[in-house]
Amino acid sequence: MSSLPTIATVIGSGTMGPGIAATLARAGATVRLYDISADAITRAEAAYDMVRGVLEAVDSPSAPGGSVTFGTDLDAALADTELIIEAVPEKLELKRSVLADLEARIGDDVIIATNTSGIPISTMAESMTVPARLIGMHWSNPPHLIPMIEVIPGNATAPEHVDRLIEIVKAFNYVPVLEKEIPGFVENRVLYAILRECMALLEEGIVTPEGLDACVKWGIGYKLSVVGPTRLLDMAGLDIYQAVSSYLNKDLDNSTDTPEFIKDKIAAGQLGFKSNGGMYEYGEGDVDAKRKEIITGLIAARKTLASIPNV
Ligand SMILES: NC(=O)C1=CN([C@@H]2O[C@H](COP(=O)(O)OP(=O)(O)OC[C@H]3O[C@@H](n4cnc5c(N)ncnc54)[C@H](O)[C@@H]3O)[C@@H](O)[C@H]2O)C=CC1
Ligand SMILES: Cc1ncc(C(=O)O)c(C(=O)O)c1O
Repeated sequence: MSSLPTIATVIGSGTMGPGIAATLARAGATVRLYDISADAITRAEAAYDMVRGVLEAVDSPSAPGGSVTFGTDLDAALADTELIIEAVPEKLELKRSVLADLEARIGDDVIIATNTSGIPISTMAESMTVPARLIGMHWSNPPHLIPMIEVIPGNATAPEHVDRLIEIVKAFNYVPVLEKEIPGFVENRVLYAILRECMALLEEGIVTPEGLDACVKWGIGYKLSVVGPTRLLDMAGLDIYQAVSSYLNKDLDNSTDTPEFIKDKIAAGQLGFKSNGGMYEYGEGDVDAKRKEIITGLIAARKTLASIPNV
Protein backbone atom coordinates (compact mmCIF):
# COMPACT_ATOMS: atom_id res chain seq x y z
CA MET A 1 0.00 0.00 0.00
CA SER A 2 1.59 3.27 -1.17
CA SER A 3 1.99 6.04 1.36
CA LEU A 4 1.44 8.53 -1.43
CA PRO A 5 -1.55 10.85 -1.13
CA THR A 6 -4.45 9.66 -3.27
CA ILE A 7 -5.06 13.24 -4.29
CA ALA A 8 -2.51 16.05 -4.33
CA THR A 9 -2.75 19.61 -5.61
CA VAL A 10 0.04 21.75 -7.07
CA ILE A 11 -0.54 25.50 -6.98
CA GLY A 12 1.43 27.28 -9.69
CA SER A 13 2.23 25.71 -13.07
CA GLY A 14 5.34 27.56 -14.13
CA THR A 15 8.92 26.31 -14.23
CA MET A 16 8.46 23.91 -11.31
CA GLY A 17 4.77 22.96 -11.21
CA PRO A 18 4.51 20.57 -14.17
CA GLY A 19 7.60 18.54 -13.16
CA ILE A 20 6.39 18.31 -9.56
CA ALA A 21 2.95 17.16 -10.70
CA ALA A 22 4.40 14.62 -13.14
CA THR A 23 6.67 13.14 -10.47
CA LEU A 24 3.77 12.57 -8.07
CA ALA A 25 1.52 11.21 -10.82
CA ARG A 26 4.22 8.78 -11.95
CA ALA A 27 4.10 7.27 -8.46
CA GLY A 28 0.34 6.79 -8.72
CA ALA A 29 -1.15 9.97 -7.30
CA THR A 30 -4.08 11.86 -8.76
CA VAL A 31 -2.64 15.33 -9.16
CA ARG A 32 -4.44 18.55 -9.89
CA LEU A 33 -2.22 21.29 -11.31
CA TYR A 34 -3.76 24.72 -10.75
CA ASP A 35 -2.75 28.16 -11.94
CA ILE A 36 -4.37 31.57 -11.79
CA SER A 37 -3.43 32.09 -15.46
CA ALA A 38 -5.13 30.16 -18.26
CA ASP A 39 -2.12 30.84 -20.49
CA ALA A 40 0.15 29.29 -17.85
CA ILE A 41 -2.08 26.21 -17.77
CA THR A 42 -1.86 25.92 -21.55
CA ARG A 43 1.93 26.12 -21.35
CA ALA A 44 1.92 23.63 -18.48
CA GLU A 45 0.03 21.05 -20.55
CA ALA A 46 2.79 21.22 -23.17
CA ALA A 47 5.50 21.14 -20.51
CA TYR A 48 3.88 18.11 -18.90
CA ASP A 49 3.96 16.17 -22.17
CA MET A 50 7.69 16.91 -22.47
CA VAL A 51 8.32 15.95 -18.84
CA ARG A 52 6.50 12.63 -19.28
CA GLY A 53 8.80 11.83 -22.19
CA VAL A 54 11.80 12.55 -20.01
CA LEU A 55 10.46 10.38 -17.18
CA GLU A 56 9.87 7.51 -19.61
CA ALA A 57 13.63 7.64 -20.32
CA VAL A 58 14.52 7.50 -16.62
CA ASP A 59 12.50 4.53 -15.42
CA SER A 60 9.07 2.93 -15.48
CA PRO A 61 6.18 4.26 -13.36
CA SER A 62 6.52 3.08 -9.76
CA ALA A 63 2.75 2.62 -9.53
CA PRO A 64 -0.16 2.56 -11.99
CA GLY A 65 -3.09 4.88 -12.18
CA GLY A 66 -1.50 8.26 -11.64
CA SER A 67 -2.80 11.29 -13.51
CA VAL A 68 -2.47 15.05 -13.82
CA THR A 69 -5.36 17.37 -14.57
CA PHE A 70 -4.97 21.06 -15.31
CA GLY A 71 -7.22 23.97 -14.47
CA THR A 72 -7.87 27.47 -13.19
CA ASP A 73 -10.76 26.45 -10.88
CA LEU A 74 -9.27 26.48 -7.38
CA ASP A 75 -12.14 24.73 -5.60
CA ALA A 76 -12.04 21.90 -8.12
CA ALA A 77 -8.28 21.63 -7.68
CA LEU A 78 -8.62 21.43 -3.89
CA ALA A 79 -11.54 18.98 -3.60
CA ASP A 80 -10.59 16.06 -1.28
CA THR A 81 -6.90 16.88 -1.52
CA GLU A 82 -4.51 15.67 1.22
CA LEU A 83 -1.40 17.54 0.16
CA ILE A 84 -1.04 20.95 -1.43
CA ILE A 85 2.31 21.93 -2.92
CA GLU A 86 2.65 25.69 -3.36
CA ALA A 87 4.85 26.79 -6.27
CA VAL A 88 3.90 30.39 -6.99
CA PRO A 89 6.57 33.10 -7.53
CA GLU A 90 9.13 33.78 -4.78
CA LYS A 91 7.38 36.77 -3.29
CA LEU A 92 6.48 36.64 0.40
CA GLU A 93 3.31 38.72 0.20
CA LEU A 94 2.05 36.76 -2.80
CA LYS A 95 2.68 33.47 -1.00
CA ARG A 96 0.92 34.79 2.11
CA SER A 97 -2.07 35.80 0.00
CA VAL A 98 -2.18 32.40 -1.71
CA LEU A 99 -1.91 30.62 1.66
CA ALA A 100 -4.83 32.64 3.02
CA ASP A 101 -6.91 31.83 -0.05
CA LEU A 102 -6.10 28.14 0.31
CA GLU A 103 -6.83 27.99 4.05
CA ALA A 104 -10.28 29.45 3.47
CA ARG A 105 -11.11 26.44 1.29
CA ILE A 106 -9.56 23.42 3.04
CA GLY A 107 -9.85 21.43 6.27
CA ASP A 108 -7.38 21.80 9.14
CA ASP A 109 -5.84 18.38 8.37
CA VAL A 110 -4.61 19.31 4.86
CA ILE A 111 -0.84 19.81 4.66
CA ILE A 112 0.53 22.75 2.68
CA ALA A 113 4.09 22.20 1.46
CA THR A 114 5.81 25.28 0.06
CA ASN A 115 8.45 25.00 -2.65
CA THR A 116 10.00 28.30 -1.63
CA SER A 117 13.70 28.55 -2.49
CA GLY A 118 14.57 30.06 0.84
CA ILE A 119 11.92 32.20 2.52
CA PRO A 120 11.79 31.06 6.17
CA ILE A 121 8.76 28.79 6.70
CA SER A 122 8.07 30.40 10.08
CA THR A 123 7.82 33.80 8.38
CA MET A 124 5.33 32.50 5.83
CA ALA A 125 3.29 30.76 8.56
CA GLU A 126 2.90 33.88 10.71
CA SER A 127 -0.17 34.97 8.78
CA MET A 128 -1.87 31.57 8.68
CA THR A 129 -4.92 30.40 10.62
CA VAL A 130 -3.39 26.89 10.96
CA PRO A 131 0.41 27.49 10.89
CA ALA A 132 0.99 23.89 11.96
CA ARG A 133 0.05 22.73 8.48
CA LEU A 134 2.84 24.60 6.63
CA ILE A 135 6.14 22.87 5.86
CA GLY A 136 8.99 23.55 3.48
CA MET A 137 9.32 21.09 0.59
CA HIS A 138 12.14 22.44 -1.56
CA TRP A 139 12.48 20.68 -4.89
CA SER A 140 15.44 21.41 -7.14
CA ASN A 141 15.15 22.31 -10.82
CA PRO A 142 14.37 20.22 -12.85
CA PRO A 143 12.08 18.71 -10.21
CA HIS A 144 11.27 15.57 -12.20
CA LEU A 145 14.98 14.68 -12.41
CA ILE A 146 16.69 15.88 -9.22
CA PRO A 147 15.58 13.20 -6.71
CA MET A 148 16.37 15.09 -3.50
CA ILE A 149 13.87 17.21 -1.60
CA GLU A 150 14.66 19.39 1.39
CA VAL A 151 12.06 19.08 4.16
CA ILE A 152 12.06 22.15 6.39
CA PRO A 153 9.68 22.51 9.35
CA GLY A 154 8.86 25.99 10.57
CA ASN A 155 8.65 26.75 14.29
CA ALA A 156 4.92 25.96 14.25
CA THR A 157 4.93 22.94 11.94
CA ALA A 158 3.20 19.90 13.48
CA PRO A 159 5.67 16.98 13.94
CA GLU A 160 3.13 14.56 12.48
CA HIS A 161 3.12 16.57 9.26
CA VAL A 162 6.91 16.38 9.09
CA ASP A 163 6.73 12.61 9.45
CA ARG A 164 3.95 12.40 6.86
CA LEU A 165 5.79 14.51 4.30
CA ILE A 166 8.97 12.45 4.68
CA GLU A 167 6.85 9.31 4.18
CA ILE A 168 5.33 10.84 1.03
CA VAL A 169 8.71 11.83 -0.44
CA LYS A 170 10.00 8.30 0.11
CA ALA A 171 6.81 6.92 -1.45
CA PHE A 172 7.74 8.48 -4.79
CA ASN A 173 11.31 7.24 -4.43
CA TYR A 174 12.95 10.61 -3.76
CA VAL A 175 15.50 11.36 -1.04
CA PRO A 176 14.09 13.57 1.75
CA VAL A 177 16.61 15.66 3.69
CA LEU A 178 15.24 16.97 7.01
CA GLU A 179 16.76 20.33 7.92
CA LYS A 180 16.49 23.05 10.50
CA GLU A 181 15.16 26.32 9.17
CA ILE A 182 17.81 28.77 7.91
CA PRO A 183 17.58 31.33 5.08
CA GLY A 184 18.27 29.57 1.76
CA PHE A 185 18.09 26.16 3.40
CA VAL A 186 21.05 23.79 2.91
CA GLU A 187 21.16 23.22 -0.84
CA ASN A 188 21.04 26.86 -1.87
CA ARG A 189 23.45 27.97 0.87
CA VAL A 190 26.01 25.50 -0.50
CA LEU A 191 25.15 26.37 -4.11
CA TYR A 192 25.36 30.13 -3.49
CA ALA A 193 28.65 29.78 -1.62
CA ILE A 194 30.02 27.99 -4.67
CA LEU A 195 28.47 30.53 -7.06
CA ARG A 196 29.87 33.43 -5.03
CA GLU A 197 33.42 32.09 -5.38
CA CYS A 198 32.85 31.25 -9.06
CA MET A 199 31.62 34.76 -9.87
CA ALA A 200 34.61 36.29 -8.05
CA LEU A 201 37.02 34.12 -10.04
CA LEU A 202 35.35 35.26 -13.28
CA GLU A 203 35.25 38.91 -12.20
CA GLU A 204 39.00 38.81 -11.41
CA GLY A 205 39.80 37.13 -14.71
CA ILE A 206 41.36 34.14 -12.97
CA VAL A 207 39.63 31.72 -15.35
CA THR A 208 37.30 31.86 -18.38
CA PRO A 209 33.64 30.77 -18.09
CA GLU A 210 34.45 27.70 -20.19
CA GLY A 211 37.46 26.88 -17.98
CA LEU A 212 35.47 27.39 -14.80
CA ASP A 213 32.66 25.11 -15.99
CA ALA A 214 35.16 22.42 -17.01
CA CYS A 215 37.05 22.68 -13.71
CA VAL A 216 33.93 22.42 -11.53
CA LYS A 217 32.11 19.88 -13.69
CA TRP A 218 35.01 17.42 -14.08
CA GLY A 219 36.63 18.17 -10.72
CA ILE A 220 34.52 18.76 -7.61
CA GLY A 221 31.19 18.35 -9.43
CA TYR A 222 32.05 14.86 -10.63
CA LYS A 223 33.61 13.87 -7.31
CA LEU A 224 30.75 15.30 -5.19
CA SER A 225 28.18 13.51 -7.31
CA VAL A 226 29.63 10.24 -5.93
CA VAL A 227 31.24 11.27 -2.65
CA GLY A 228 29.40 13.77 -0.48
CA PRO A 229 31.41 16.63 1.13
CA THR A 230 31.50 15.04 4.58
CA ARG A 231 32.70 11.66 3.27
CA LEU A 232 35.16 13.57 1.05
CA LEU A 233 36.89 14.91 4.16
CA ASP A 234 37.51 11.36 5.35
CA MET A 235 38.79 10.43 1.90
CA ALA A 236 41.15 13.44 1.72
CA GLY A 237 42.08 13.47 5.38
CA LEU A 238 40.96 15.95 8.01
CA ASP A 239 44.58 16.95 8.41
CA ILE A 240 44.69 18.05 4.78
CA TYR A 241 41.49 20.01 5.29
CA GLN A 242 42.99 21.72 8.33
CA ALA A 243 46.23 22.49 6.53
CA VAL A 244 44.53 24.05 3.51
CA SER A 245 41.61 25.79 5.27
CA SER A 246 44.01 27.45 7.72
CA TYR A 247 45.27 29.74 4.95
CA LEU A 248 42.60 29.45 2.24
CA ASN A 249 39.41 30.26 4.17
CA LYS A 250 40.54 33.83 4.86
CA ASP A 251 41.23 34.30 1.15
CA LEU A 252 37.85 33.14 -0.13
CA ASP A 253 35.46 35.71 -1.50
CA ASN A 254 33.13 37.19 1.15
CA SER A 255 31.01 39.53 -0.99
CA THR A 256 27.59 40.31 0.42
CA ASP A 257 25.93 41.41 -2.83
CA THR A 258 25.42 40.26 -6.40
CA PRO A 259 28.56 40.99 -8.47
CA GLU A 260 28.42 44.22 -10.48
CA PHE A 261 29.08 42.45 -13.79
CA ILE A 262 26.03 40.29 -13.18
CA LYS A 263 23.92 43.35 -12.38
CA ASP A 264 25.20 44.96 -15.58
CA LYS A 265 24.18 41.92 -17.62
CA ILE A 266 20.71 41.93 -16.06
CA ALA A 267 20.36 45.66 -16.76
CA ALA A 268 21.26 44.92 -20.40
CA GLY A 269 18.50 42.28 -20.55
CA GLN A 270 21.00 39.40 -20.60
CA LEU A 271 19.25 36.83 -18.39
CA GLY A 272 20.53 33.55 -19.82
CA PHE A 273 18.44 31.00 -21.69
CA LYS A 274 15.31 33.10 -21.33
CA SER A 275 16.93 35.97 -23.34
CA ASN A 276 19.28 34.02 -25.63
CA GLY A 277 22.27 35.41 -23.79
CA GLY A 278 23.72 35.77 -20.31
CA MET A 279 26.96 34.14 -19.23
CA TYR A 280 27.15 32.73 -22.76
CA GLU A 281 25.64 33.90 -26.07
CA TYR A 282 23.12 31.68 -27.91
CA GLY A 283 22.34 31.70 -31.62
CA GLU A 284 19.21 30.46 -33.40
CA GLY A 285 18.18 27.11 -31.89
CA ASP A 286 21.11 26.99 -29.45
CA VAL A 287 19.02 27.31 -26.28
CA ASP A 288 16.69 24.44 -27.22
CA ALA A 289 19.71 22.32 -28.17
CA LYS A 290 21.46 23.14 -24.88
CA ARG A 291 18.33 22.38 -22.88
CA LYS A 292 18.06 18.99 -24.58
CA GLU A 293 21.76 18.27 -23.92
CA ILE A 294 21.30 19.14 -20.23
CA ILE A 295 18.25 16.90 -19.85
CA THR A 296 19.94 14.04 -21.69
CA GLY A 297 22.98 14.38 -19.47
CA LEU A 298 20.94 14.54 -16.27
CA ILE A 299 19.04 11.40 -17.28
CA ALA A 300 22.27 9.51 -17.97
CA ALA A 301 23.90 10.73 -14.76
CA ARG A 302 20.80 9.90 -12.68
CA LYS A 303 20.67 6.34 -14.05
CA THR A 304 24.40 5.87 -13.43
CA LEU A 305 24.26 7.29 -9.91
CA ALA A 306 21.27 5.09 -9.11
CA SER A 307 23.31 2.06 -10.17
CA ILE A 308 26.32 2.64 -7.89
CA PRO A 309 26.76 2.17 -4.13
CA ASN A 310 25.72 5.08 -1.92
CA VAL A 311 29.15 5.76 -0.43
N1 LIG B 1 12.73 27.94 -10.94
C1 LIG B 1 13.55 27.25 -10.16
O1 LIG B 1 14.68 26.86 -10.56
C2 LIG B 1 13.13 26.90 -8.79
C3 LIG B 1 12.10 27.60 -8.16
N2 LIG B 1 11.75 27.26 -6.87
C4 LIG B 1 10.69 28.00 -6.18
O2 LIG B 1 9.43 27.51 -6.62
C5 LIG B 1 8.47 28.56 -6.67
C6 LIG B 1 7.93 28.68 -8.09
O3 LIG B 1 9.02 28.98 -8.90
P1 LIG B 1 8.87 28.90 -10.49
O4 LIG B 1 8.11 27.66 -10.88
O5 LIG B 1 10.22 29.12 -11.06
O6 LIG B 1 7.96 30.18 -10.77
P2 LIG B 1 7.29 30.61 -12.16
O7 LIG B 1 7.23 32.08 -12.13
O8 LIG B 1 7.95 29.90 -13.30
O9 LIG B 1 5.81 30.00 -12.04
C7 LIG B 1 4.93 30.46 -11.06
C8 LIG B 1 3.51 30.19 -11.52
O10 LIG B 1 2.62 30.64 -10.50
C9 LIG B 1 1.51 31.23 -11.11
N3 LIG B 1 0.85 32.11 -10.15
C10 LIG B 1 1.15 33.40 -9.84
N4 LIG B 1 0.28 33.85 -8.91
C11 LIG B 1 -0.57 32.81 -8.61
C12 LIG B 1 -1.66 32.63 -7.73
N5 LIG B 1 -2.07 33.65 -6.96
N6 LIG B 1 -2.28 31.43 -7.69
C13 LIG B 1 -1.86 30.43 -8.48
N7 LIG B 1 -0.82 30.52 -9.36
C14 LIG B 1 -0.19 31.71 -9.41
C15 LIG B 1 2.05 31.95 -12.33
O11 LIG B 1 1.02 32.15 -13.28
C16 LIG B 1 3.13 30.97 -12.79
O12 LIG B 1 2.60 30.08 -13.76
C17 LIG B 1 9.19 29.80 -6.16
O13 LIG B 1 9.01 29.92 -4.78
C18 LIG B 1 10.66 29.48 -6.49
O14 LIG B 1 11.57 30.18 -5.67
C19 LIG B 1 12.33 26.21 -6.19
C20 LIG B 1 13.33 25.50 -6.79
C21 LIG B 1 13.83 25.81 -8.11
C1 LIG C 1 20.79 29.19 -9.40
C2 LIG C 1 19.61 28.62 -8.64
N1 LIG C 1 19.02 29.41 -7.71
C3 LIG C 1 17.97 28.95 -7.00
C4 LIG C 1 17.48 27.68 -7.18
C5 LIG C 1 16.31 27.30 -6.34
O1 LIG C 1 16.37 26.37 -5.55
O2 LIG C 1 15.30 27.99 -6.45
C6 LIG C 1 18.07 26.83 -8.12
C7 LIG C 1 17.61 25.42 -8.38
O3 LIG C 1 16.79 24.89 -7.63
O4 LIG C 1 18.10 24.84 -9.36
C8 LIG C 1 19.15 27.32 -8.87
O5 LIG C 1 19.77 26.55 -9.83
